[in-house]
Amino acid sequence: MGKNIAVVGTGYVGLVTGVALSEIGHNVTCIDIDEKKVARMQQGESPIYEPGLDEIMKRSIEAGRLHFTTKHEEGFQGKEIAYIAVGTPEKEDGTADLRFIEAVAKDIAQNVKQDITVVTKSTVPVGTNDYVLKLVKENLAEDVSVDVVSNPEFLREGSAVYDAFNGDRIVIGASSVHAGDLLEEVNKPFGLPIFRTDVRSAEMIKYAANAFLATKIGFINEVANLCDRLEANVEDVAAGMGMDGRIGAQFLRPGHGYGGSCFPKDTSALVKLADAVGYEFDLLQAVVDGNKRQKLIMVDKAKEVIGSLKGKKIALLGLAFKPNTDDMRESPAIDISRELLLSGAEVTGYDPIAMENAPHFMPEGVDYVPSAEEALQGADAAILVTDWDEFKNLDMSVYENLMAAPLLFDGRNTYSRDVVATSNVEYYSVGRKPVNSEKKVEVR
Ligand SMILES: NC(=O)c1ccc[n+]([C@@H]2O[C@H](COP(=O)([O-])OP(=O)(O)OC[C@H]3O[C@@H](n4cnc5c(N)ncnc54)[C@H](O)[C@@H]3O)[C@@H](O)[C@H]2O)c1
Ligand SMILES: O=c1ccn([C@@H]2O[C@H](COP(=O)(O)OP(=O)(O)O[C@H]3O[C@H](CO)[C@@H](O)[C@H](O)[C@H]3O)[C@@H](O)[C@H]2O)c(=O)[nH]1
Repeated sequence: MGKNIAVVGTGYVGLVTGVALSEIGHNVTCIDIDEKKVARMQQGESPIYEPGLDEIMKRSIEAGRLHFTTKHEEGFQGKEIAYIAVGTPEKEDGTADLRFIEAVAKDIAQNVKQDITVVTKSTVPVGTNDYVLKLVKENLAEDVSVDVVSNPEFLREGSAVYDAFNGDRIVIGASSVHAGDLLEEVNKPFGLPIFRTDVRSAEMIKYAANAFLATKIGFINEVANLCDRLEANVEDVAAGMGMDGRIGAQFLRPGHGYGGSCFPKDTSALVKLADAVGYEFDLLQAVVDGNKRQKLIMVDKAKEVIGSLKGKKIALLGLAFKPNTDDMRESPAIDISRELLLSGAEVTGYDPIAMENAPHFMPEGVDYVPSAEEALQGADAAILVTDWDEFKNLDMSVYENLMAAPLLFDGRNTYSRDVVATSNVEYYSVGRKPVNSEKKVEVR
């Protein structure tokens, strides 16, 4: 039997959660304070770019199992479960900002009229669910019972819908056996492995998983930087390492640093969480620092190859933090363009999907154009920031024909060196020998 569920916050996590829960038969009302977003969703239109989302969203709306509102009172009416899926952004000092979580806890307390299980999907520091339970209980308008469940989310942007139905596990850390059983029943139709634990361990699993993945990327990036200096090929190194089942082949793709709405803020938050209990998480701090450096390796390389960047026209191919998303949060494109502009370069940017979001995140002074070809036209150099398929499919002749000098810095190892070697493009990538560097294209 479908449960009556409210989901508060309709970002990447909340909307995908609400849509997925309604798809497996629950009655879901999604609540968001952003009126424009809610108006779009009521029309069956997703406010975020996520492959496959619009389709199942429309299906659930038509089946009458998915609703959207800006009004908390209406949203919580008759619901036995309230998911919290609001943002937990990074504060200036690196800790997680729990402002939105606190507001939702109070919204729940003041509006529920029946017993409620509060489920935290947002990524929150260890101890936050205890705090949420206290906040809700202190602010209750009616005499109802409250439970909390930590149910962290592991979806990746760009494949969020796929991940919701095919994730590796569902983690449930509940404050009571009853609440844990309820969440297990809610999630059963997904048919995914369920891992039950206590609330604090569930909260820690999320941070530890993200910190471990970030560390794996950080590690291969350091190895790539070494390969670069020792003339080894990091791709072969990663492949050879990954064949060891204890290491695993995934998350060993080197590049100019990880970005996105999660790894940067969650690694900082875990370092700060450790600080708060008197523990120095030096390993993770090194990953955080290394990633900041890594974001600029292609600019450093460009300076090494070109010399001064003053007055040079540099094309950025891709602006989103990774392909298949319009999310610009912590994208390497931001640091790269800031550094290029500071060095006196003219920066032209293009992204297949993130053009609307980009100017809200990028530094002032970047020129935006509607195609890769226009970005490359007359450029002295190009930096491939995001490995979108559109760029993977670009023929080398496009660089040769359009650019003032076919000089390419590929921060994502998008092209095979063998393919580039059949062209005149001078090519630098991450942890692999350059191609055509001996030809030295003439930069004006
Ligand atoms: N984005 C991801 O890939 C991802 C994956 C796993 C976990 N997470 C975690 O999930 C949480 C949400 O991330 P996101 O990327 O979906 O966030 P987001 O910023 O995209 O969306 C948050 C939404 O909450 C809404 N909101 C804020 N306060 C509200 C309130 N009081 N009532 C109703 N709505 C409110 C905002 O308007 C916004 O639409 C974060 O803690 C994040 O770390 C994110
Ligand atoms: O081998 C790799 C894999 C990823 N990345 C980069 O790492 C970042 C994050 O990539 P990815 O993990 O695919 O994207 P997210 O959508 O940020 O997802 C991560 O963060 C989410 C939010 O917490 C978690 O739910 C997911 O499990 C976790 O993968 C991106 O900049 C990628 O370019 C690499 O540089 N090399």
